[in-house]
Amino acid sequence: HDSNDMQKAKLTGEDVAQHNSKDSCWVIVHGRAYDLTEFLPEHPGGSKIILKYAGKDATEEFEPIHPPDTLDKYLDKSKHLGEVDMNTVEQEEKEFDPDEEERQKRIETMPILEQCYNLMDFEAVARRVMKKTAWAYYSSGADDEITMRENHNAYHKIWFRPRVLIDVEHVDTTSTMLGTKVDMPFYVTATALGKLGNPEGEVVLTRGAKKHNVIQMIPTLASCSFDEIIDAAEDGQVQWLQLYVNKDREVTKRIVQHAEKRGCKGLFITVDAPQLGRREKDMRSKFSDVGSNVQSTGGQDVDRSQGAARAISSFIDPSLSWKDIPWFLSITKMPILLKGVQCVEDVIRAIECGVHGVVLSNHGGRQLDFARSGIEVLAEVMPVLRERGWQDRIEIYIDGGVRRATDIIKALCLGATGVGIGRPFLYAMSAYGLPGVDRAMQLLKDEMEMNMRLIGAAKISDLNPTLVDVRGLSMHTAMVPEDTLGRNVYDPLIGPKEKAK
Ligand SMILES: Cc1cc2c(cc1C)[n+](S(=O)(=O)[O-])c1c(=O)[nH]c(=O)nc-1n2C[C@H](O)[C@H](O)[C@H](O)COP(=O)(O)O
Repeated sequence: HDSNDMQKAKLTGEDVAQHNSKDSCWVIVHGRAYDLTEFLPEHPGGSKIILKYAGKDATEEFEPIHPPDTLDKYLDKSKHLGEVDMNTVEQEEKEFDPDEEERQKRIETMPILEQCYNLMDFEAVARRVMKKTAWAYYSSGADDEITMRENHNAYHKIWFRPRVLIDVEHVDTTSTMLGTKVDMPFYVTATALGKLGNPEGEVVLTRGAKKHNVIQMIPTLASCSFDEIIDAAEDGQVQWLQLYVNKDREVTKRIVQHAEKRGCKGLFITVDAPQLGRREKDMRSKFSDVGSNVQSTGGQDVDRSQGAARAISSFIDPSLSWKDIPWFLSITKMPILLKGVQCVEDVIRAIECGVHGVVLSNHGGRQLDFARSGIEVLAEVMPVLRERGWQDRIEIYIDGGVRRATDIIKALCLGATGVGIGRPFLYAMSAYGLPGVDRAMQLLKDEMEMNMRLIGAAKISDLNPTLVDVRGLSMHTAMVPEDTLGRNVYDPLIGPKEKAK
């Protein structure tokens, strides 16, 4: 921030508090005041959430959702009003929150890290110790969360055909993804709002990925700024960029070319989210304040019940289509992959238009409910590509519901180059910070080595379709939350007289 600030007398809390309405709306973030009056109708999260903090300090609310450079990047300098003497700012009386009290007790009694023996253990702990809004955002899937459950359930329909008497004294789990040699064939996939779960945000995942030579896919909607996440990586550490395409292609071009300049080694264009899915747990949580304009047009008051997802996604371009792919190929030398492809026809289309790979994914079940799991689509795709001799034309990744090394092995047996893992690392980071992420990755490594040994594979290239039986894969049992449709409409125990009361 420029030095003339220092000369300018600091604003007081009283100065800011006078601007507490939509006619004049000043807000404090990180000890500096900003005039957001004109910005109110443009805020993707809607005007209500800003007005809630008009004249006050909004730092705590601002922090998990916005990268630190947001105001520098998107708010005209004339609206930067300078430093505030925070000693003069009345801190809001925190209303007593019994849930928060309970949560603190659960944190004091949570299991020690060594009691987590698999990736699902982190989910169990995170559910108990995370803030409600953070748990709601990370754990939610779309609609009835059928697809979110199917993502992991699908792996239970694939069984192994292990081979014996193979020399597996030395097991090598290393592999190559987009030209990068990795210790394990999985990457940390892009998941938004890392600071909801951990105050440091995505850089915790960066440090964990470095330790295990695992690739991190940087989300467009990270809480940390893109440059913070790049700077948190050490020399030689490989990162990819996940891109939500902005309606303003100039913004998109700038993001892509900056990422390439900073050394990103892959561009993953998310294609399954022209609009973010309806995640009801997220919508029910506190974020209902935060609603956003994406549901309504032209700055009308936001639809308050849309949760964090809506609040951060109004910039995404729903008109993105195959005709845009040549433009992307023209603005970067990075390999380009499409993330969120869900049928073999689109894989063939992707190959024909020259992209370098796809991620077969349904966004962790957060988009279209009843979309098939990545592993099921993989089982549909690979035989068709093999028939055409195209199985090596592009790299094929899958994600969704990967919780065990056996899930990774099944995907590689069917022909995937690697898999993306999302929630487990978010939960590990939220519950235990970097040690949690480190342990989660180590657990996967240990499982991988053991399971490859038991299936009779000494190295990744030994994994092949004959080692799995996928006959049950396309049978779907939709596990819905307890079916209460008929529960309250007619209750035979209460006769008409009761009703009449
Ligand atoms: C769990 C989670 C996933 C998100 C995610 C946020 C969370 C909390 N977000 S979202 O806010 O828009 O939905 C993104 C995102 O920014 N961009 C994206 O391409 N995928 C996003 N995904 C999907 C993610 O990249 C994987 O497809 C998904 O997480 C894989 O499933 P598992 O979580 O079961 O591993």
